[in-house]
Parts: sequence; structure tokens; C-alpha cells
Amino acid sequence: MAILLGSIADDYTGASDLANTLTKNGLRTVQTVGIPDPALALPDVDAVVVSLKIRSLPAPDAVTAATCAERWLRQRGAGHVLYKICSTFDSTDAGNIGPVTEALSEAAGGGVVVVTPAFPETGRTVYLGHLFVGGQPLNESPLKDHPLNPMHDANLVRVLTRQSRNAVGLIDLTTIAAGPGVVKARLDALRTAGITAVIADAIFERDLETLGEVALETPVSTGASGLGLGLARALVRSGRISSDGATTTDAIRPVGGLSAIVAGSCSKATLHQLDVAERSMPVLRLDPERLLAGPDEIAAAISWAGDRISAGPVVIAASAAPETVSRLQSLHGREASGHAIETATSIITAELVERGVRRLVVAGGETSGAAVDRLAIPAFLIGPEIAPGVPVLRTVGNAQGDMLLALKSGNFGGEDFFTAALSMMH
Ligand SMILES: Nc1ncnc2c1ncn2[C@@H]1O[C@H](COP(=O)(O)OP(=O)(O)O)[C@@H](O)[C@H]1O
Ligand SMILES: O=C(O)[C@@H](O)C(=O)COP(=O)(O)O
Repeated sequence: MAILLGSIADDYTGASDLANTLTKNGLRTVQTVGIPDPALALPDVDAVVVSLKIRSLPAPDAVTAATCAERWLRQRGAGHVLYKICSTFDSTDAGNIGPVTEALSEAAGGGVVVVTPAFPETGRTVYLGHLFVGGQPLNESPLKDHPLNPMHDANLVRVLTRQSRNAVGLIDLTTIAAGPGVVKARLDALRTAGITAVIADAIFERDLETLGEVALETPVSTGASGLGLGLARALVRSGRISSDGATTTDAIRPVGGLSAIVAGSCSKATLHQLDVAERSMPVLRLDPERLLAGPDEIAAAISWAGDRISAGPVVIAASAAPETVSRLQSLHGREASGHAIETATSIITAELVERGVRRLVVAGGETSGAAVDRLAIPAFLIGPEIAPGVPVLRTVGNAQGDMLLALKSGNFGGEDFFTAALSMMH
């Protein structure tokens, strides 16, 4: 299997978001969970998205995992590797976007890396290096309250500079609007000036098409699904895609079984989706203090679900509003609280699958990573889109048999996302 485009995603929801975009734009795509076991039979594809859970790891560990994945992708023919980051640039001053970008670029021989989190379909745009989330600058958006990586600066040149060893530049919208030739010339000039990464503006998909065309001629880029769109369209335009397009219908053949939703995202969109779900499904709000105190809250949740799940889908959520999250973190620490809750929600998820759940929605990137790891799912085929950035996924090589999943990024999806997702999973 020779692949044309490789990607390394810094979390699993982000991986499925990108795989969805690549599929919609004509690339046959598979999402693997980590570097797949050689024995795993993968379908013939144009693109592989390797999902890693490295967004919140110490930078050296993230770099090691990403460079191993890069080697694996290059050995399978990938001429270009996209490091998939969050469209809201989720990171801290310690990393991991800067360190991983630099390491991937160095592994590929150096040069300038195009970096842009723009994803216009979900309202993420970049202008003069500043990231906007819908109508708000990043630092005024709900991302200012993220439990793990609160974002307090919308100027991405500054944000990336703080995480990088080398200098960071900007390719502004005027340059991008002038087309790929002008962008390439500007990148060359920046490289000569010692810049190794540039934040690229992008507001419309046509900007990302220009950036995709330019980036495809370099070995590495860093971005969200929008850059994936640009790269996929450039590959299709280049005539290098031999398939007659990507199909998704086979991925949603019915699997039967029970259905459930597990949420650990504290993002504004997820909190509202949970409130809306309460009108139509049983919703259990976990007590985070009790979750951290010992196994009783987990046992109680499993018992609560057991009493209801044969009658229809249930929702179990650790999610809480920013004030509650801050209170817990001030008592137990940010990372320790996040990790303990991820562990708890992953145990609950595995117990639900043990009891027959085969259609599963998980809300939250880190939450999804922990759940998928505990379930030991090796890979996913990409099904149809539920909402921008969230496809239905079908497991490949799963020990519990075929399952359908949706891994929802915290801020994605409309208010009825949970019912919409389950209505596509049979
Ligand atoms: N009530 C809570 N208090 C503190 N942290 C929480 C709570 N509920 C969930 N978390 C943690 O918040 C983090 C949410 O991150 P994530 O799952 O990536 O969601 P999102 O996709 O919204 O970013 C996880 O580490 C999760 O365990
Ligand atoms: O690019 C995006 O916004 C998403 O794909 C993503 O990575 C979001 O992160 P989580 O909300 O932590 O899932």
C-alpha cells in the first residue's frame, strides 16, 4: 500500500475530523490509532491519518511519538506529512505545536513549514496572524476557559514563537491572494532570512487551496482540517489520485447492539448539547469530586446505565462549567484532575461496551483518546459526516466486533448533535 498523503494527528477527534475532510475532498482515507500493528489489514487508501494522543504530553514525549509516526508514513510512500493540530491552536508555551513541527521538519531535511489552524467551515479564520473563532478573537472565545490549555493570546506568531527554537514568520492574506507563485517566492525569502515556520493567514477555502498547493511541494505542514482540504484538493488537481473518489457508505453498515454517549468535554458547545440531550434521553451527571475520591462513582454510573440502557441510549457526562472545573483544579491540580477524569470516563466506556454497547459517541478530544485506547481499537474507516468535523467511524480489526463511533471535538456539532449522531448509527 503506497500512500500519497500522511498525517499525524495530535488527538483522536482531530484525526477523525481530518480524515472526514480528506474523504470529502476525494481521498480514500483510513484513520489508525497509533502506528498500526504490521498484522492489521488496512484497506488500499490514498491517505493515512495516524491518531496520537500527544497534545498535552511533555514536549519530548510528543516529539518522539510524532517522529516515529513520520518514519512509518514515509516508509509507506508519503511524500508530504501534515501534522494535524487543533483549529483553535490548543497548546501551551511548552508546546507541542512548535517542538513537533520543528522535529518533523528537521527529520525531513529542513525548510519552511506552513502552519495554519484555519478551518472556515467551522468558523476558524486567521488574519494577520490572529486566530478568530466565529466572530471572536481566540483569547475572547470559550477557549480562554479550556480545562487543559486555556488560550490567552490570539496572535499565533507570538504563540508559536514562544514554543519554538527558531524564528517564526507570517504569510499574510494579501500575499496568499496573489496566488501560489507569490506565496512560494515569499517562503523562499523567509527561509533565506532564517525563518523555519510561518503562520499563514486564511479566511476562505480558496486561501487554503493556494496554501495546499504550495505546501504539497514541501515535505511537512502543520494545520487543521482546512489545510487538509487544501492538500487534498491539490492532490486531486495534480491527477495523482487514481481512485474514482472516496466512498463512505460501506462504513455505516448496521452493527446492532446498544448505544451510549460519554462526555468529558467541558467546552461550551458540549455543555449545551448535554442540556438539550436531557430533553430526550436519560443523562447522568457524574460528580467530579467523587470520581477523584475512588471507584464508587464509577460503579454507581455503571449500575445506573445498566438499569436503563436496554430501553434506549443513555448519556454519562463528567463535563462541567468553567467555575466548577476551576474549583476542582485548584484542589487537585489541572493535569491530575483531567487525567483522573479521563481514566474514569474511559473505564465507564469500556464497561458499557462490555455490556453490549456497539454504537458509541464520545465527546471531547482527550476523553475520546482515553476511551479508544482502553477499548484498544486499532483503526477506523470513515463514514458520512454528522456535523462539520465529525464523521461516523467504523472500527477495523476490533476485538469486540464491529462498532460505530463518533468522536466529537468539544466545540463541534449543533445543539442536537447527540441525537443526530445516533440517528446515523444502526
Ligand atoms: N468536571 C470536570 N472538572 C475538571 N476537568 C474535567 C471535568 N470533566 C472533564 N474534565 C477534563 O477536561 C478535559 C477536557 O478535554 P477534552 O476531552 O479534550 O475536551 P475538548 O474536546 O472539549 O477539549 C479532559 O481532560 C477531561 O478529563
Ligand atoms: O481542529 C479541530 O478543531 C478539531 O479537530 C480538534 O482537534 C478539536 O480538539 P478537541 O476539542 O480537544 O477534540
